[in-house]
Amino acid sequence: MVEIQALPETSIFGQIADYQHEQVVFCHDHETGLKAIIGIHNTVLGPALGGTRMWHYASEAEALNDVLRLSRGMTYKAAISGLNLGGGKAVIIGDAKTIKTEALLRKFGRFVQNLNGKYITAEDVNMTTKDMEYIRMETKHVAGLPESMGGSGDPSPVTAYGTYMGMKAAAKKAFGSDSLAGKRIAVQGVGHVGTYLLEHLTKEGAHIVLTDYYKERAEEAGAKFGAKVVGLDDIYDQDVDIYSPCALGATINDDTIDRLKCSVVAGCANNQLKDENVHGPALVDRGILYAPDFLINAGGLINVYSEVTGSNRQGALTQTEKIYDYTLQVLEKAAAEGLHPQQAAIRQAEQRIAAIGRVKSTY
Ligand SMILES: NC(=O)c1ccc[n+]([C@@H]2O[C@H](COP(=O)([O-])OP(=O)(O)OC[C@H]3O[C@@H](n4cnc5c(N)ncnc54)[C@H](O)[C@@H]3O)[C@@H](O)[C@H]2O)c1
Repeated sequence: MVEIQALPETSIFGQIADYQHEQVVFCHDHETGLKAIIGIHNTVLGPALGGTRMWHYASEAEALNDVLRLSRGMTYKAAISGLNLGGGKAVIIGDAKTIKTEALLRKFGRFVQNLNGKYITAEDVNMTTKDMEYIRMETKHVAGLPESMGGSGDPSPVTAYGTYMGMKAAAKKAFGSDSLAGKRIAVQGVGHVGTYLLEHLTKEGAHIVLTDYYKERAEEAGAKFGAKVVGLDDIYDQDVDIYSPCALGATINDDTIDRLKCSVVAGCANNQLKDENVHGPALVDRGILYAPDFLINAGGLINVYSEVTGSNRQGALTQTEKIYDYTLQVLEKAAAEGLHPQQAAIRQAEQRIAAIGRVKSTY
C-alpha cells in the first residue's frame, strides 16, 4: 500500500509520483477562463473514468491535491468491483455560479476529446446534466448521461443497492447473520442514495434512526419510513448496531470515533475515514467492523460502466449484487492478514491491477 506523505505544496511532480499517477493534464484557456486539471491515475484495467467537479478551490495546490486523491480513489473503486476501468477525475477551478459558461464547458470537452478516450468524464459536484450536454458536444467520451440522452440514468438507486449488499455482508461477519430484521441502524443523510437505502432497510424490518442537514427532509423521511429523527450531531451517540454515513466524508474522525456505540459502519458516503491510516486502525481497536466505502458505494460506477459496455440497468444491478461477496472476501482478508478493512480493500484492488497488468504484458 502506498503511504502518502505530506509534501511541499510546490512539488507537483513529487505529488504525482507519490500518488503514482500516469498522467496529469493541465488545461487552460484564456478566452473562457478555463483552468482545469485532469488526473489519470491508472489505466492498466481500462480507460480512466471519473466525474468532473467544479469547485472554488482556495489554491491551485488544493485543486491538484483533490484531483489526485479522487482519481486514485476511482482506480481502487473500479478495480475492486471487477470492472475493466481505470481511475480518473477532473476538476475545473472556479466558482460555478460566476464563471461557468457554454464556451468554457465546450472548451473543456475539447481537452477531454484530445485524450482520445483514455479519460472518460461524467457528472460530479456542481455539474449539471445541461453542463454535460455541452461537454458532449465536443467529445464522445462522456458517461453517466440521463436516460433521455441514451445514458444509464440516475445512479443513486444502484449505489443504494450496493451499499445495502455491503451492509448485509458486514452484518454477516459481525453478527453471524446477514439479516437486518430488528437491527437498529443510524442513517446520516437522507438524500438521493440515503432514501433508496431506507427503502431496502425498512422493507427488511430494520429500526431506523436518521438525521439530515435539511430538517424537513429528515421529518419527511421519518414519517415515510416510521423512523426516529434526531439532531445533526446526535446521530453519533445513538445506541445502534450499524452506523450508516450517507452524507459527507470524514465523519469518522477524532471527535466522533469514541462516541460511536455501533458494531458496524456501512454507508455510501465517499472518504468516510478522515485519515484512513489513523481511523481505520482506530475502528478495529474499538471493535467496530468497517465496510470499505469505495467498495460498497461502487454501484453508481457500475451503473455508468454499463453505459460503456452497452449493458443495461438490470445488468448493473446483477453486477452490483456481487458487492455482497466482495465485501465478505475483503473482511475475511483483513482478519486473516491483520489489516484494517480499508487497507485490505486497497491491497485487493492493487493485487488485481498488478495481476491484470502482467496478463497484458504479452502482445
Ligand atoms: N449518488 C450516487 O450514486 C453516489 C455514488 C457513490 C457515492 N456517493 C456518495 O454518497 C453520499 C450521498 O450521495 P447523494 O447522491 O445521496 O447526495 P445527496 O446530496 O442527494 O444527499 C446527501 C444528503 O446529506 C445531507 N447532509 C449534508 N450534510 C449533512 C450532515 N452534516 N448531517 C446530516 N446530513 C447531511 C444533505 O442534506 C442531503 O440530504 C455522498 O457522499 C456521495 O459522494 C453517491
